[in-house]
Amino acid sequence: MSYEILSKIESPADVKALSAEQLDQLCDEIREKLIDVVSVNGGHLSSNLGVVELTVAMHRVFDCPADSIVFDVGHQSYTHKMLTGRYHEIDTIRREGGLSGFPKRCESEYDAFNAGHASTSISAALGIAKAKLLAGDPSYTIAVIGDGSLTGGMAYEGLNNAGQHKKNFIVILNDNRMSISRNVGAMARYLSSIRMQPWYRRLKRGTEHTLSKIPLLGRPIGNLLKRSKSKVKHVMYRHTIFDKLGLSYYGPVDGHNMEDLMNALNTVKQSKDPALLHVVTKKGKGYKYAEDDSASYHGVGSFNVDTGEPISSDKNFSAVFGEKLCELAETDQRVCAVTAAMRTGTGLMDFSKQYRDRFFDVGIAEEHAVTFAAGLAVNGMLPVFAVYSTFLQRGYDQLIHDVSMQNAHLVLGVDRAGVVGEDGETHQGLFDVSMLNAIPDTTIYSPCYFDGLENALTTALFEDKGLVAVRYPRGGEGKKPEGYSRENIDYEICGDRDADTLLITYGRLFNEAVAARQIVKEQGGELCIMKLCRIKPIDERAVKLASGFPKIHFFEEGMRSGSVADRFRDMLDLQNYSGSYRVCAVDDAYVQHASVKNSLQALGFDAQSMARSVQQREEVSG
Ligand SMILES: Cc1ncc(C[n+]2csc(CCOP(=O)(O)OP(=O)(O)O)c2C)c(N)n1
Ligand SMILES: CC(=O)[C@@H](O)[C@H](O)COP(=O)(O)O
Ligand SMILES: [Mg+2]
Repeated sequence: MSYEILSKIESPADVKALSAEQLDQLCDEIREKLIDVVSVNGGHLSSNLGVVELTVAMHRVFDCPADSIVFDVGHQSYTHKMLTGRYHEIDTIRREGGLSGFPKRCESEYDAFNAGHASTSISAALGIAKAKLLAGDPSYTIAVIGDGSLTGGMAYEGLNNAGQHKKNFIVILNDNRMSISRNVGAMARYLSSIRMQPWYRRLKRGTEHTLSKIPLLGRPIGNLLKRSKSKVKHVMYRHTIFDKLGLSYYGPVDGHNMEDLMNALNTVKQSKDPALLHVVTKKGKGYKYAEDDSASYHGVGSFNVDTGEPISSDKNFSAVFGEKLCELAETDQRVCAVTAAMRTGTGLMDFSKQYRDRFFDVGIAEEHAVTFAAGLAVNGMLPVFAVYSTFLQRGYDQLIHDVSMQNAHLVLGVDRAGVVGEDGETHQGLFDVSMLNAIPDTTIYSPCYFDGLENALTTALFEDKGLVAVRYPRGGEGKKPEGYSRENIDYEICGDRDADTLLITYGRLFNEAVAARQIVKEQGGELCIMKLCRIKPIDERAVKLASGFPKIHFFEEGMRSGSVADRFRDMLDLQNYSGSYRVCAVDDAYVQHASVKNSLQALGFDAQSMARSVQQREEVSG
C-alpha cells in the first residue's frame, strides 16, 4: 500500500483538512499500516485496530497538544502516534532507540501522560485538568479508558473525584467488551445492560428531539444527527452510575462510524459538567484473525499477515506453570488460581476450563487479587496468584498488610520476572525481588529451568508457609549444561572449586554464567559458579561455601537496592569474609525498550560481559 494520505499527515491539522471520503481512506491506510508494522515488530494489534476511527475523530474535534489526550495503559496509542508527527518513525516502534509502544512525554508534546499500567488515566487527566484550571487555561482534557481498565480500583478513585470538576473534562470509555480476555465483573455487565435496555432505545428517540434545539457549529445538532447512520444516543440521562458520580453520561455511540463519533465528541465538548462518552468498538476491527480471536492478537510477537500464524512459538515458563498448577489442582482440591485479567499471559487458560470453580479472574485489580487470595488462604484454600512482576507492584501494601502480617499462605507465580524486552520500562520485572526481599518471612524461588519451576511451585504450595513467590522470566528456558539432571531447590555449585573466583547468580542468568565460564576456560582461566534457586532465605551453607573463594562476583537481574547480592554480602560479613566482592545489578535506573538479548547485554549480564568483568577483576586484583 502506498499510504497516500497517511504518509502526508504531519500533525492533527492535516487530519482536520481532510474530506469525509479521505477520512475513510485514512482509516483504511492506518489499519493496513498497523497490521504491517505489528506483524514485524510485535505489539498490541487488536486494541489499536479497534480505536482507529475514535483516534482520528478525536484529532478532528480536539486541538492537541493544547487539548490533552490521556490514554489508559497506552497500548492503543499507535494511531495517535502516527497522526501526531510520528508516522515516519512508526516502523521503529518497540525497537531499541525507536518509538515506545506506549505514550511517552519525552517522545512527543502530543503525549500528555506516560502509561503502561492500567486504570491511571482518569486520575492523571483530572490532575492535568485541575492544573489547567488554576492556570486559567480553557483547553480540554480527555481520558481514554477501556472497559477492561475500568475494572481497576484506581479508575473508581478517579471517577469519585472527577464529579467535582466543572468544565472541559471528558472521559471516553472505549467499550469493546474485552479486557485481554473477555471482560469480567459487574461493571462489564452493567455496560452491556446500558447497551441492551429498552429504555435506552426510547431514550434515543427522545434525544434527537432534545438535541435539535442545541446549536453546534451554527447548525442544530438534531439536523446533524439525522444524517448520521445510527444517530448519537447522547442525552443527559440522569440514571447511569456515571451520572450519579457527577459525570454526564453520553452514548453509547458506534465507535466505527466517523460521523457519529464526531457528532458525539462535538456534543460532549459543550457539556457544562464533566462528561463520559460511551463508545462501542470491536477489538481487532479490520483484521479477520484479530476480530475472531482478539485475545490472541492483543499483544503479539511477529506473525505472518496472510495466515495470522506467529513466527515463533517455543514453549515458555508461563505454559509450564499453568500445566503444573493443573496437575497440582488435580491432586488437592484446595488449590485455586487467581488472576488479575491475565489468564492467557500467565498460562491459566487450561486451569480456567478444567477447574472453573477454583479459578478467579478478578479483573485488572491486583490489589484486590492479593487481599482476595489472602481471604481464601485464611479459610483453608491454597491460592496461587499468577501475576506479572511489574503488575505485582500494584499489590505491595496488600502483600504486607493482608498476607504477610497475618501469615496467610499465599503463593505468587511471578511471571515476566527480569527484563521483558520490547514493552520497555513500564513492564520490566526488575522490582519484585527488592520488594519481596523487604517483607519479613517471605520465601522466594527464582529457578532457571522448567523443572526448577515445577519443583519450586510444588514446594511452595505443600511445604512452605506464609508468603511464597516463585518467579520466572518471559519466554523459554535456555540450553541446559552438560551433565544436567534436575534443578536443586536451594542452591548448587558447578565448575572448578579450586578457582579463585566464584560467580554467583540466579534465574536465567545462570545460562549466561555457564557460557561465561566456557569463555574464561578458553582463555586459560578458571571460574566456579554458584546458582541459587531459593533466593530468600539464603541458605547458610551456600554462604559458607562461598566464603572459601577469594573473589566473588554476583550477577543479579534486578535492582541493586534491596538485592539478594546485598543480603548475601551481609551474611558473608557475619562470617568475617575478607575477600573481594563485586555486584553487577541494575543500578538506580529504568531500563528502556529493546530485545531481551540486547537489554541483558547493555546491563552487562550476557556471557561476554560476565567473562570480561570477571577477568578484569582478576587483572585489577592480581
Ligand atoms: C495494572 C495492570 N495490570 C494488567 C495490565 C495488562 N493489560 C494490559 S491491557 C489489558 C486489558 C485492557 O483492557 P481495556 O482497557 O478494555 O483495553 P482494550 O485492550 O480492550 O482496548 C491488560 C489486562 C496492565 N497493563 N496494567
Ligand atoms: C499492555 C500490557 O500491559 C500487556 O498487554 C503486556 O504488554 C503483555 O505483555 P506480554 O506480551 O509479555 O504478555
Ligand atoms: Mg476493552
